[in-house]
Amino acid sequence: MTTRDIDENVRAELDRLRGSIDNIDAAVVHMLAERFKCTQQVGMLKARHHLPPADPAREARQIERLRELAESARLDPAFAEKLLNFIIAEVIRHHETLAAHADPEPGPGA
Ligand SMILES: O=C(O)C(=O)C[C@]1(C(=O)O)C=C[C@@H](O)C=C1
Repeated sequence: MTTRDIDENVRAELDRLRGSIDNIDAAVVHMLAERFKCTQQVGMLKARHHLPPADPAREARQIERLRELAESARLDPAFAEKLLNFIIAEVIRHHETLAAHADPEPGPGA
């Protein structure tokens, strides 16, 4: 095997792995987009009914669950927790914006 052959094999392996990484990154973007579509609706519901943007008890349950999932998937639970906190902080920011622009007097059944 020549040096040129090795380089081609390494290049092919790198390209194959990067193809999978690109697919995974695309899936992450699509999943996050779906999650934000749901949280947008939660934010509108909370704003309409004057519920607080953040729910620390719910967050504690989510973090506990995600840490367990991460452990069984051999992902660093601290990383999983940081990622969830990062996403939730953005969601709460969106909720606060929605609450600031919410109709102050929603009609019956709103
Ligand atoms: O479940 C809610 O109440 C939400 O507003 C969604 C969400 C989340 O992104 O998962 C965001 C903020 C809350 O503190 C808890 C959870």
